[in-house]
Amino acid sequence: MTLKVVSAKLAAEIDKELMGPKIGFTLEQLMELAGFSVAQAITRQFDLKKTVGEKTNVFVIAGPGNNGGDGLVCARHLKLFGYNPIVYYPIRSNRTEFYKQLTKQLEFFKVPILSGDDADSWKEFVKADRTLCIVDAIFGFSFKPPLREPFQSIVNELHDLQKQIPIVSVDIPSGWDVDKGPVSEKYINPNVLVSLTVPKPCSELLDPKKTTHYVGGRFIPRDFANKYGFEPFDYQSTDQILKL
Ligand SMILES: NC(=O)C1=CN([C@@H]2O[C@H](COP(=O)(O)OP(=O)(O)OC[C@H]3O[C@@H](n4cnc5c(N)ncnc54)[C@H](O)[C@@H]3O)[C@@H](O)[C@H]2O)[C@H](O)CC1
Ligand SMILES: [K+]
Repeated sequence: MTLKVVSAKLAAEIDKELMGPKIGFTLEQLMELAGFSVAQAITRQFDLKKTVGEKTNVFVIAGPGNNGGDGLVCARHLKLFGYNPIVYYPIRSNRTEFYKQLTKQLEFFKVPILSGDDADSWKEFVKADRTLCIVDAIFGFSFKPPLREPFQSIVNELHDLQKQIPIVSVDIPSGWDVDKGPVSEKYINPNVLVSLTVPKPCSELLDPKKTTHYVGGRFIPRDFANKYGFEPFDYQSTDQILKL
């Protein structure tokens, strides 16, 4: 049987094998492609040429793990694509030097980075008239409920904000159980989901009329996908994303 989604456990195994000694990808490589594909999905969904007025701000919320790293990379590419990214990074990863490099690169690109000290003021930045969309790069396939602070408060706030501002979730809607879906009353219901490598089970609960679903992270060959039970996606030309 061909799988359309892979569980949290299988996604972690795929990641481990891609970055293991036999294949030899580095996290830096995969994250660059993942973040780039999210930025490309934003250009497809929110074309700057069609935006009304001065709406060019993209508010990127980055979590403490690799999903957050995808958000940092995405912000850098968005700047190059002509958008005005603003990053909120409440708990910075201290896993490796690489994370410090990603934030240095954002400083080089003059992308503002809000920190944990901005726990109250970040909302004012998001509510600015110029905000085009919010990127939810808080948690990905390693999220284990229940949400802990400060992320519980952030997700609650996003739940209220999503009526006015579209949300783009990276890999999974943050706060959702990867395999089972929403676990609390106030949850994110994104306008756009960019699944990385292959969608996760919770994506099947999204209403296709409400959420545009892309797959991105174009970095595996056919036989590797088949080994894990799914078909590779039919990306066109040099695209890094495919609308599902
Ligand atoms: N192969 C690919 O497709 C690639 C995917 N990438 C992205 O990486 C994430 C998975 O990254 P990982 O670091 O394993 O985990 P997360 O970012 O999901 O989160 C881990 C982080 O979160 C903390 N945490 C977990 N549960 C909670 C909770 N309930 N409350 C608060 N905090 C929590 C945990 O302690 C960690 O600090 C994947 O989804 C993709 O987005 C890579 O870019 C590489 C290629
Ligand atoms: K996410």
